[in-house]
Amino acid sequence: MSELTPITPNSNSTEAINASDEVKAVVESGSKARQLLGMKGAAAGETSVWKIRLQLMKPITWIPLIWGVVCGAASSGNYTWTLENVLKAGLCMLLSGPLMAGYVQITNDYYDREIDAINEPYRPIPSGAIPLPQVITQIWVLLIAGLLIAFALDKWAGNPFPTITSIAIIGSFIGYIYSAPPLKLKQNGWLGSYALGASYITFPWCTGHALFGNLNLTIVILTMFYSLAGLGIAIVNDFKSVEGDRQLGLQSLPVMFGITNAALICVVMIDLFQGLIAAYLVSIHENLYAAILVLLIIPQITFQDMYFLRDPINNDVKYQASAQPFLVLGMLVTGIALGHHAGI
Ligand SMILES: C/C(=C\COP(=O)(O)OP(=O)(O)O)CCC[C@H](C)CCC[C@H](C)CCCC(C)C
Repeated sequence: MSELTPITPNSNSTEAINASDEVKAVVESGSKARQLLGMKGAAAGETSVWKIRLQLMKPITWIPLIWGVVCGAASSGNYTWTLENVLKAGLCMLLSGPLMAGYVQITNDYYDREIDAINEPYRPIPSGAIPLPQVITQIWVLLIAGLLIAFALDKWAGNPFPTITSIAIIGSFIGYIYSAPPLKLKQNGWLGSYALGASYITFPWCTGHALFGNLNLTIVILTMFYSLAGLGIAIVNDFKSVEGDRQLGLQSLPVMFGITNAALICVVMIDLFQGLIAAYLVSIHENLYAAILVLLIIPQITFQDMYFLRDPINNDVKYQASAQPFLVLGMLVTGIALGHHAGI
């Protein structure tokens, strides 16, 4: 075709239609994936009950809990790459992710069904895609399976006290009161965010530690302290729903302090408490690990400045996706450093 050959409108519009079909297909497959992972912006209208059940368990939220188990295994100082240890760790990840996180997520959707009917009516429960009795059955199945596996892990680890079972009982109780009335911790900004941050760091970390070593008070306190950085992360999620929360009277931190102040509180919590953990590592002479942790905080501060502080409402997801990997790597670095002092 010469340069002067006119391009017919027909070929142009056919290309345009094909392109728009392709874009549509990509968007649809993206929102299908979001649906299965239990993310916001998911496609509606799933008919397979098993996919709906999976969607209710929000697989995307399992990742931090599974990672927490890895950090705990590292901090025990006893993890070695044997087949038995891999199987133990795998079972523990099944416990913390699909079973326990799945249980708290579906319980949350069950108790939020009226709010969701207003804000996200396409979700499985408010849309009627799954009947309530089936939801309740799934909650019980996940909870009971979780507690049984926790007990089995205690036996497998030879724990004289059922530490893992106790963590599973406390975790499932906190997960319940986070969503269920009358306490509904999520209604209070500080309590709800700390429960979320602590649950996602302390519980799985202590579980992984108790599976391979002796869980001691130092690890419990340190992970609870680390969870204050997790509290900051939990606040990041509250910006997108600030208008709805304000109208419904939910006291999230952005509602209580305003967008700008809450964003500042959030980043200070994230950076300060990781920094204090680095200081603790220096105090136990883990200087190299402390330095790595500090190096991992720097990109987080950069992303806070580039994205989050400039527009916390629209950049929350972009910030989480860019900064979170550095925070979670820092947790593993800390776990490995603590593992050198397994007897503390
Ligand atoms: C339900 C949770 C978050 C969702 O909150 P929200 O309603 O604000 O979000 P949506 O807009 O998506 O509806 C998580 C709550 C976590 C909870 C406080 C406790 C978790 C406990 C652990 C799963 C326990 C793990 C124990 C184990 C490792 C033995």
